[in-house]
Amino acid sequence: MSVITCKDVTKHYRSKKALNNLSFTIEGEKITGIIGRNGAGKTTILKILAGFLEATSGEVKIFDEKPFNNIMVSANSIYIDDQMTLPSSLTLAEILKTASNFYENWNTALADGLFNYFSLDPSQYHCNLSKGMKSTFNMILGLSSRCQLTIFDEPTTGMDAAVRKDFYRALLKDYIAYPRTILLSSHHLDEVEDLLEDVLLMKDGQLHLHIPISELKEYATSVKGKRTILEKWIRNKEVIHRSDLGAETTYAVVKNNSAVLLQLDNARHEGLDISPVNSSDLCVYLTSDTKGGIDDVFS
Ligand SMILES: Nc1ncnc2c1ncn2[C@@H]1O[C@H](COP(=O)(O)OP(=O)(O)OP(=O)(O)O)[C@@H](O)[C@H]1O
Repeated sequence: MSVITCKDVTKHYRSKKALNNLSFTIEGEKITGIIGRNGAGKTTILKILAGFLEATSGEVKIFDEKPFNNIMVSANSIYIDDQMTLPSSLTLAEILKTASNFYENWNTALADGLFNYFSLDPSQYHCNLSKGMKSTFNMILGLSSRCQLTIFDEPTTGMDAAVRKDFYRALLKDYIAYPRTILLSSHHLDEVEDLLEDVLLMKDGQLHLHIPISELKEYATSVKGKRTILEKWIRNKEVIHRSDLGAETTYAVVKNNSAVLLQLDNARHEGLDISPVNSSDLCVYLTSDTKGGIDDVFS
């Protein structure tokens, strides 16, 4: 059984179409990165999966159930973002206690261990925490609930670099100890890519790619060199990105296929530099509306 099934999901906010016939399935226990530019529709689809929003049309199933207003889905999933509002009359210790009563797989040892490690004050109120501390506390809720479907929507907002690193490590360690379906949306693919098994790349409310991270790493090749030679070499190839570097040099990213791979040696002989493209840059190029990025504004 698929954990998540989305078929032709569309979501309108009045006249704004935030999701446009989005279809994908996620099966089994894995960590999937939900990647996309600002406004791509990541939060919208994640809130629909968590049952907080209802799709305008299309079919959404979580554990074979429609998630909207569904207590079974609520009890088995958790959605963590930086705008969570938690009861203002409860202390952090009381919130953890309440959560432990609601989530069947709640792990108190993990919650207490993380709480102490991050030096949070049990008598503090959530609304009085700093931005980074709020995200840290929310992350503790998300991990300790050990929900079958765990959704982290930009969970590291406000966290400093050391806390972000600790969070990613804690996420990976706890996932290995207790595998579940985790969705992680992030603008920092370079920071999270080692955690991910799959990447779901969104653009303009649609699915652009849904592939294993290992395939994303092999998806394209970058070529740099003398413009006249490079232009000839990239002809008839699928160019994902192209930018001029100085008067005579050009940088281009081309989609890999067997013909491209066969011609790499020939490109090197012609003096072109060939290198892999990092996943984060590639996602930016793939979801850009222009081939040259910000340079196109100035050209
Ligand atoms: N409540 C709302 N009312 C109107 N439009 C909305 C609402 N929420 C989101 N949108 C619009 O829907 C589109 C998708 O928004 P969404 O928040 O899902 O994107 P996102 O990928 O999470 O963006 P970001 O990376 O900036 O957080 C955007 O154009 C946004 O302006």
